[in-house]
Amino acid sequence: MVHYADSEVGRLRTVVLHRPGRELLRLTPRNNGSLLFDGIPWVGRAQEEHDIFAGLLRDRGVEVLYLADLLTEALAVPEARHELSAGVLADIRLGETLRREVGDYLGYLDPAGLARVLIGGLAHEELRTGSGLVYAMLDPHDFVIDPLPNLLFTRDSSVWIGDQAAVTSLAMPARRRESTLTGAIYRYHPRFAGTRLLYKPGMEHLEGGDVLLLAPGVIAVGVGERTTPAGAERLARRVFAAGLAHTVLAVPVHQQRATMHLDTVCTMVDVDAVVMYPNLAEDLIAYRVTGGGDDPRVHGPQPFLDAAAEAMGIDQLRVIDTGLDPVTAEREQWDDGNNTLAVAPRVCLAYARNRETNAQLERAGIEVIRIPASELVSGRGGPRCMSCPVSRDPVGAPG
Ligand SMILES: NC(=[NH2+])NCCC[C@H](N)C(=O)O
Repeated sequence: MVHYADSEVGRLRTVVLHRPGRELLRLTPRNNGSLLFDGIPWVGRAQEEHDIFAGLLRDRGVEVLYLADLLTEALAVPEARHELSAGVLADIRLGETLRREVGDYLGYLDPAGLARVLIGGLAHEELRTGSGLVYAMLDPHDFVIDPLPNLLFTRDSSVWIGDQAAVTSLAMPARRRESTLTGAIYRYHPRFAGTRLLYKPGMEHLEGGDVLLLAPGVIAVGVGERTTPAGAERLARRVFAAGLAHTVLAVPVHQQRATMHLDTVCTMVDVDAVVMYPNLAEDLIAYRVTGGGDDPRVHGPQPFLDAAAEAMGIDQLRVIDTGLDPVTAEREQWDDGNNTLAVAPRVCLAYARNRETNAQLERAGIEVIRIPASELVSGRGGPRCMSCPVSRDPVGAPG
């Protein structure tokens, strides 16, 4: 099975999604902030919205793989099971007695049950019985294994570049464990046998939402709240060494929630066009990093749009603005209007609620496939964040 991606817009063949489940039922007004949600979603409705998203992708001929299924299948391999169980048991909050008891609990679960707990977490009360000081003193609603509500955003925990998978190194504590699951899938699931891994958790912080495959050989990497300069540098070294790119553009983005990843302000909708937040577009800069020799060479900074066009070998990167006026643009940027997922050049999925941005895209000749997102939006991620393309047709060099 060939998995490959060298752009954001080549015809999408296969994508990994995660249908939201009981991990979202764990969100309360007390923990939603640290679990990176801006509200408490109505879970049944979020699932309906997500099913529509998956259905529209299938209508366009895209194969949809669900992360929970891949994980369950990978957990049939004893090493995968051992590794992921040991990972959660290493939590120093457990203490020795509870660690042993949680270990016994996990040991009785079949692969589907174990996948359910690794994703949805485990509350003290669900253990039913236990002993020791930690068990006695924990609140029944405390988590013995934390849930992963942000697994919904499959974009961030791994990204395919060429025929290799970069399993990322997530910055936020609430998300760190996600990449242990994606890493295990790529290493143990038979479908991915032989996949070379370009990046690993534990390396410098890097999240998939910051990685944009502008054109074959040209990668933009946002640097801000999640990806560090060192993460961008490490990725550059790895892609140069693997011969997967010749240029990496490191793009500073504000270290704040509204712009947590580069894909919250800019995504590609054609081989030479992006939808972009105008309040920022002119100010965005890039450091151009190129390969060759031992240490990558660093040039600039220069305006991002110029650096991108130059590296891509085109006259100009066309920009389609979010919204019409600064206030609409700010609202629609917050609601992930910029966060589109292209299924082919000039065809993208977008949240229906961002009406002005979608109208702008259509005026520019982009077909917009709208999905409802009254509930999905509360996690602050759009169609791009909610998808990990593992297979796209190669695009010819643009221009
Ligand atoms: N690629 C993205 N923009 N992902 C959005 C992730 C949203 C998630 N709640 C977080 O804060 O991490």
